[in-house]
Amino acid sequence: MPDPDTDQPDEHVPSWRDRLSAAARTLAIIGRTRPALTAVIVGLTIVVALLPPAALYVSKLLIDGVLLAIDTGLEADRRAALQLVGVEAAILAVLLVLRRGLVFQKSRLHAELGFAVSRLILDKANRFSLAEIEHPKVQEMLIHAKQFASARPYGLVVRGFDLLQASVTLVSITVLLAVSAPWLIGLMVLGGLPSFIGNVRFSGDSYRFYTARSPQLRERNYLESLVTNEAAARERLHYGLGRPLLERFTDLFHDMHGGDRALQGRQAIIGSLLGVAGSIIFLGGKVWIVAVTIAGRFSLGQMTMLIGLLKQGQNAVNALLGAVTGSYEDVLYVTRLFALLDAKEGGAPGTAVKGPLPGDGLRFDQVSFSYPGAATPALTDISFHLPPGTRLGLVGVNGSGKTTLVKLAAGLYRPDRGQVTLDGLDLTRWDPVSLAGRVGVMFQPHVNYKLSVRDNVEAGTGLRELPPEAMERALAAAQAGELVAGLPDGVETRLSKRFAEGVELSGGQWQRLAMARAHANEHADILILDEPTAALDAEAEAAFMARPLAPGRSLILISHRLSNLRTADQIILLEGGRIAEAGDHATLIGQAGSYAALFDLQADPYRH
Ligand SMILES: Nc1ncnc2c1ncn2[C@@H]1O[C@H](COP(=O)(O)OP(=O)(O)OP(=O)(O)O)[C@@H](O)[C@H]1O
Repeated sequence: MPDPDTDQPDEHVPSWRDRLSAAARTLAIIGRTRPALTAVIVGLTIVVALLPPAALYVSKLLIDGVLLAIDTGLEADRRAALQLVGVEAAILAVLLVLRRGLVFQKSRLHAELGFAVSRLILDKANRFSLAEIEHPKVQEMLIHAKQFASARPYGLVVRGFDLLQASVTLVSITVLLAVSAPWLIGLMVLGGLPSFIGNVRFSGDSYRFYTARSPQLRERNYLESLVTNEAAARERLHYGLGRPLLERFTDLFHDMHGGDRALQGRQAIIGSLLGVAGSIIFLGGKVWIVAVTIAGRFSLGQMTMLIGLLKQGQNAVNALLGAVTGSYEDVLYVTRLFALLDAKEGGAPGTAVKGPLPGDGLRFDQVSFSYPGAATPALTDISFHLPPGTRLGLVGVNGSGKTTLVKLAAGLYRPDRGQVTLDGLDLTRWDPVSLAGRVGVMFQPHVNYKLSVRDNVEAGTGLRELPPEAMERALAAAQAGELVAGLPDGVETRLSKRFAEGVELSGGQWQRLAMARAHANEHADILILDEPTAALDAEAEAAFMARPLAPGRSLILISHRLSNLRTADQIILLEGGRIAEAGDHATLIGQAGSYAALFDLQADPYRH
């Protein structure tokens, strides 16, 4: 996991080794994704690269042929010249068709590569543990990778094709030039150098600039989502947050892009000066060709071909150097993608499907846990045992560590010290799917899946389809049967107003579905409900706690309504992440400590 102490934007420019490896790995992804399509594009690129110089050569033959036909007046020469017109037209027509085909094939590759890279990113995100994915550095890497997912790796590949095309064109131009004016080859290279130097100089700047401001970029994205996102709309409208948020967004934009503008301005001025220098060099070559032709050393056909070759050569040199500098920049960004893919993930998941002490239930043994970078531990020395068939009530003020304990009990965090076991086996050694099958959790806050009711419930079994009776039982356990029966398509109803046909639910109704999700896996023998108070009204919660547990089942309930915990076999009161008091209701009342005081406070209004 990244080091929280070095949680700074990563501004260093990657080494050449990293860049070469990133380029090679991008090519490997392409090779794996669509090898045949890539081969077709490479073939088309080579042909498209050869045709323009070929057309120029034919036009040279044509001009010389026309002059010859004028000179001799022979019918054969006239026909030969006309045939050359046909050959040139055919070459240009084929070129046109192949160029179109190339664009089409490249757009297919773009879509395929974008998809392949997105899959790699999502696959990686799936493998991070909760602690890892919550880390700001991992979040930053994910945002970067998603942002560049389709554009940069594809950009790099297209630069590769451009490089190939420009090289093939240059080689054929070089062959043609070598015959009549070899020194023009050197001039071509020299003419492209000024722009190349400028591009190389600036591409590292843009990258450094971009990575240095990634925290602002994240904040800007977040502000944007606050203005557009429907979940935040109520508060935004009521408190009049729209304008101030927009102003912050604007300030941030100006902060970030003030630097951008200066950089782009510098790039534009220096870039155009270097471009003019290159053009002057090419112009010098053209002047020489014209002068030599006037002196009688070149034919008119040769002059036309050489000027054309010089022009094509200039374009090809610019394309080649542009591809080199473009790929230099693309590869800098692509290294970020591979930094994410190479980021270390928590150790290999466990494989055990049962523990050595079946029926032992859940145990916390001197467990301590700190969030990365936190000054104080969220939990310290927590020990308790939850045998099957028992209920545990967890209470404590906000921030006392209740939810953190739930996440440890579900195996989502690893303790720093001590261990959490199920049936005598450390949770880290359990196969995650088997563990999830044993522990049903209603998290706080829970997710409102903007999918169907069915998906919301079946999410509790890893989206495996539930038989209708099991679905009914899960909904009934969450008192959501009536709610779902009243929806237009029952369990198939699409939820959330985000979709035209979607139905919106109230906060409490969403919570009932989260509760049904916790009950979806009927084989789970430990049920953890983190503050289900909106899903269950006071009476329902009391009834739920009073109901006998199914054989072998146990329950952890976090509630601020202490009266409902009276029937719990044990109650733990957390204070600052430590167990301050533990025992059953009668014992804790007898101790006359914090629990008893809190209980009194809650009971008082009714007593009076
Ligand atoms: N993802 C996190 N990263 C860092 N610190 C966290 C994280 N979640 C919680 N904390 C910190 O851990 C401590 C315990 O939080 P926890 O959510 O477990 O409390 P809680 O008892 O469930 O509170 P509440 O009753 O408000 O839900 C708090 O100080 C909180 O700031």
